[in-house]
Amino acid sequence: MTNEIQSIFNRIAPVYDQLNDWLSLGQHRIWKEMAVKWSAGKPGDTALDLCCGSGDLALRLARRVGATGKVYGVDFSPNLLEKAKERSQKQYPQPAIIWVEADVLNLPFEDNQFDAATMGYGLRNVKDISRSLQELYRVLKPGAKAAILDFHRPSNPQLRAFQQLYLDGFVVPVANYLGLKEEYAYISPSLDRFPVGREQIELARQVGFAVATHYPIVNGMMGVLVVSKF
Ligand SMILES: C/C(=C\Cc1cc(O)c2ccccc2c1O)CCC[C@H](C)CCC[C@H](C)CCCC(C)C
Ligand SMILES: C[S@@+](CC[C@H](N)C(=O)[O-])C[C@H]1O[C@@H](n2cnc3c(N)ncnc32)[C@H](O)[C@@H]1O
Repeated sequence: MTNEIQSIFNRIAPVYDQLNDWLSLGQHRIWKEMAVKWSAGKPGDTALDLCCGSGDLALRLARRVGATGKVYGVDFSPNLLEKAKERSQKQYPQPAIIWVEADVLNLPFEDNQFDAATMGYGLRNVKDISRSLQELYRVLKPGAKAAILDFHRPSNPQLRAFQQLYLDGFVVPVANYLGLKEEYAYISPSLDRFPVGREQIELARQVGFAVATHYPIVNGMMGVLVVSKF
């Protein structure tokens, strides 16, 4: 059965990549590259990209692990996965990425399989953040790292106001022009419900991660949670 979050991402799939470029002024590419770097994937690794969407982070992970590595991209939106497959047919990454349609709350993998993992703008959207971190912990090998990139609320009130203005006054109106107002208006309330950096660290520790650090980026408007399993 399709849930509400799945429907949102299925609906935005046709314009998702283009809007990310426009609305972040191309900056999301840099933020994603940072997350991939912090996952510490290296040549020959088996890497995992959770909530892979149209495949941006998975394609970057593939470049990092190289032809001797392996990359799996997991998402539950068939429309975004279709975009990911189209892109990988055009870019022909080595290794070829294995695209898996599944719920990240119930990963179809054995324990201790992955050397590195990423998750871009996924954690805020899952129904159960702890369960999602638990599943990530389960499938990582001991010693492996994961980097989780998402929006974050800056603690500075002026920056927070700027972020809100940017979302309400630029992102939503542009999306509205394309008939996707409600889909993009969802970002702000989802961010209000999302745990801030120190709460994310606490949740990661609770599921067993030995090390968890949250790095605010873009003046705290985005953040990367880096976790290690020992
Ligand atoms: C790649 C980005 C967002 C992905 C994304 C995540 C979601 O949860 C969604 C939910 C519903 C619809 C769409 C999405 C979605 O696309 C990040 C870049 C896109 C942002 C919309 C841009 C937001 C920018 C910051 C608030 C301010 C940045 C200032 C900068 C200096 C340009
Ligand atoms: C904002 S998109 C991010 C896509 C990509 N990682 C990126 O950074 O561009 C969020 C993605 O999370 C996926 N998603 C949300 N909850 C999920 C879940 N429980 N299982 C699998 N995918 C999920 C959505 O389908 C969507 O593709």
